[in-house]
Amino acid sequence: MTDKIAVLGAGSWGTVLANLLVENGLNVALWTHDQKQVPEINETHHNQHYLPDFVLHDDLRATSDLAEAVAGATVILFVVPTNAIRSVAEQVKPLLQGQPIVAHAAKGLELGTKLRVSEVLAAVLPVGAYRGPVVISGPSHAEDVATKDITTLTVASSDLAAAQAVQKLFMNDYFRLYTNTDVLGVELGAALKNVIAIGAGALHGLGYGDNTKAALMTRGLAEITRLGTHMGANPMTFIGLSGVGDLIVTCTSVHSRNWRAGNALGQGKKLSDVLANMGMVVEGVSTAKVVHELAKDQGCDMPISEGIYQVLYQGAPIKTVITDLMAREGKPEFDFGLTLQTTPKQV
Ligand SMILES: NC(=O)C1=CN([C@@H]2O[C@H](COP(=O)(O)OP(=O)(O)OC[C@H]3O[C@@H](n4cnc5c(N)ncnc54)[C@H](O)[C@@H]3O)[C@@H](O)[C@H]2O)C=CC1
Ligand SMILES: O=C(CO)COP(=O)(O)O
Repeated sequence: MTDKIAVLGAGSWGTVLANLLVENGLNVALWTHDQKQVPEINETHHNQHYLPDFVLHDDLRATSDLAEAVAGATVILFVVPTNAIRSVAEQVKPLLQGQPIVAHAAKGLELGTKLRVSEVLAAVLPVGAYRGPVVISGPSHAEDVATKDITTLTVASSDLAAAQAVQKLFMNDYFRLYTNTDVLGVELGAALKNVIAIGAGALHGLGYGDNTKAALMTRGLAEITRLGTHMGANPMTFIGLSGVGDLIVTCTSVHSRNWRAGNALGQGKKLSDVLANMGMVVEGVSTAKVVHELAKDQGCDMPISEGIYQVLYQGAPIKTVITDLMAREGKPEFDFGLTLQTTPKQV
């Protein structure tokens, strides 16, 4: 019998992932809390707000009935914004049957609790009622997956067999996933890169050149790795797809909502206007607040993320933040135990 996959969230990413699973021959139920989307997806095969002009597979079925979506599902994949995960998980909790794999593809940290998404799911869903959680992450804009651009991702879980089962469902000739067991590193890389991408967009909006953008990405990765390793993640994860891979795509792609928000701020627009006009989630904005608190709790220096927090929440001018960053005292490049200990060969 074909696996049934419930994809919860019919925004740009949930819709494209659900569509890909249908193309892979699976039985998929795409759940949306917005009833208007159901006839649009089922009858016109479009999701015009989130994926303008993309024609969906004829067999993709949406429903606004959560019980119907998860009934008999062997995998339940959460693809709603981070700060909606808890409320959707609360609704799923009484519906869990038959120990499905629970997976998510969200990239953020929960406001208030500072929890990662897998931690929120584990806090809400009863132990033993599901397998996982499994995390899907990596450089993957929905718009590019929709056009079958070759895409590689990380699928992470402490339950490797669950990660491998999810890997198998998604793999095809343009979509390739690699397993990882470092859930902490994968989720931190995914969430923290969104904050840096706002900075990358802001530099572009202000007219900075390629050297500056490379500096931001590289030093951004350094501070993501600093916090991640401090919290116990594997440093190698940050040079993988969910680390540097996703940082590159989010800091350079016009599809990135985080980059676009930063670009608009760099051009002098107001944050409230930018968010109102986006019509989709910009995860880096709330994550910047969580990172500000987390860095303080952990006693970890995150100067770029902190500067972006100051711009978003304290009204700091971007140029002043950049001037302050450049005026910091000189430092060694690596301060988090990654320096190669080998002695250079004498020639
Ligand atoms: N769009 C992309 O290319 C990618 C997005 N992601 C991540 O996937 C997650 C979802 O992103 P998108 O699909 O892009 O967001 P989106 O903004 O396009 O869509 C979000 C969807 O969640 C629904 N939603 C919002 N609040 C809800 C609630 N309280 N209850 C139920 N449904 C709710 C919305 O109605 C919408 O259908 C985010 O964490 C994002 O970082 C990850 C990889 C790629
Ligand atoms: O995570 C993403 C691509 O890998 C999506 O980034 P945005 O949320 O900035 O669009």
